Amino acid sequence: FTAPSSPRRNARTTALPSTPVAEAESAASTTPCEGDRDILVRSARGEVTERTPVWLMRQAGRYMSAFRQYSDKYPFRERSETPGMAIELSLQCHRAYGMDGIIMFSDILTPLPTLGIDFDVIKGIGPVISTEVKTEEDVAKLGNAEDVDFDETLPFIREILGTLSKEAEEANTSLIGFVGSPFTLASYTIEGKSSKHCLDTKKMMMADETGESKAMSQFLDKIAVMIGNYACHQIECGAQVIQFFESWAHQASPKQFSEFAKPAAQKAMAIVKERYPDVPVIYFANGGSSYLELQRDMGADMIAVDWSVDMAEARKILGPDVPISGNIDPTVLFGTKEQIEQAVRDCIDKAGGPGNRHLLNLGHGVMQGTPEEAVGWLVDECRRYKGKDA
Ligand SMILES: Cc1c2[nH]c(c1CCC(=O)O)Cc1[nH]c(c(CCC(=O)O)c1C)Cc1[nH]c(c(CCC(=O)O)c1C)Cc1[nH]c(c(C)c1CCC(=O)O)C2
Repeated sequence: FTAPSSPRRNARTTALPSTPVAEAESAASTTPCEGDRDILVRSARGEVTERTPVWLMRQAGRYMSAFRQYSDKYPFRERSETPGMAIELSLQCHRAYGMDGIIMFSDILTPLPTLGIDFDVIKGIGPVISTEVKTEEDVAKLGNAEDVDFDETLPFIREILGTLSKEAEEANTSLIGFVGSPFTLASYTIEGKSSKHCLDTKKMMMADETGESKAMSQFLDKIAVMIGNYACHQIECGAQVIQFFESWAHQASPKQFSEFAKPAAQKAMAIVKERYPDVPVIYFANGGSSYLELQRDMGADMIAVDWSVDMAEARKILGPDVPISGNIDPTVLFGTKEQIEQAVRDCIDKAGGPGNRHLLNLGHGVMQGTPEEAVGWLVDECRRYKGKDA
């Protein structure tokens, strides 16, 4: 399988309505500013930038008809583990909207098989993990995290990121790598699938606290080492920034976050920062906005916030100098053009104004069913907005 075509430089393709007005408007508004290649990376590092950069979580996804032409036909793992297809799916949204970053089409679960944990993504159900991990014996049976050879176990990653790195350079945009945070990957594995209450995970944390079984902390340790090394591998293959997804932070109480999720994420992020101090790390805890103050000192360069906290409040809690990402409610994209543009301006203003150590994003992923043109309105308004007083 080979990717059909390489992207034109920051060009819009077919995703938007093709009325002459829309075409003229979008062509004008996405003309690339020279020097944009690293604006996202610089903002994640905490530099003040000439405008606020933008990308969207799940920007590669089923809301795009071009994406559905693949997702309707090929199973998830085939799509994400076949370089030609994964590359094409990563690039489609950038060709359509010209975000400031391309994120590789992959999944947080993709590296689990390196430890002997098997998964699949089943249409209509979601991710399903078949390897049981509940006891200390189960953890001990998993692979050794210290010496995973990612080129051997996940050979497609180097090819995907290597090609995307060239494509991103050509398109004058950044290349984003990502990993799941240890607590999220551990709880996904323990539960075996999406879970409302994560009861087994919670029981394991309680058993860990009493000392009855250390399976949870041993499992987190193992995943933290593998994930830290996997993030480094992505950097070696071309990723310029790494986002950590703590997607199940809403399952952890502040105490459980402090005792389990936080130290494990810190351990993984420290592996990255020790080897690649200049590569920024973004930490996103979905549902973690009620304990934002606990995230300030984790060692991440940038904190990404979910949509349930007002950006002005998040700014206040984290402080004016902490690089921040987020946090428009994904459902805003089902609103009118005016509502979407207003949400962009509000979010940027509340984060401290254009380019003020802020990377615009949604507060969670783009939802299925989102109108394709709405994503363009958001991206365009972010690039256009010069601030309240301009
Ligand atoms: C929790 C989580 C997962 N995967 C991911 C997270 C963290 C983000 C979040 O909090 O939502 C991360 C992820 N998953 C995917 C990306 C690609 C890059 C991007 O555009 O952001 C990223 C960054 C593609 C994907 N990964 C998946 C899809 C949808 C299914 C498909 O394409 O077949 C996509 C676009 C599969 C997947 N994988 C996962 C879920 C919940 C699903 C959806 C299941 C379903 O709705 O059927 C686990």
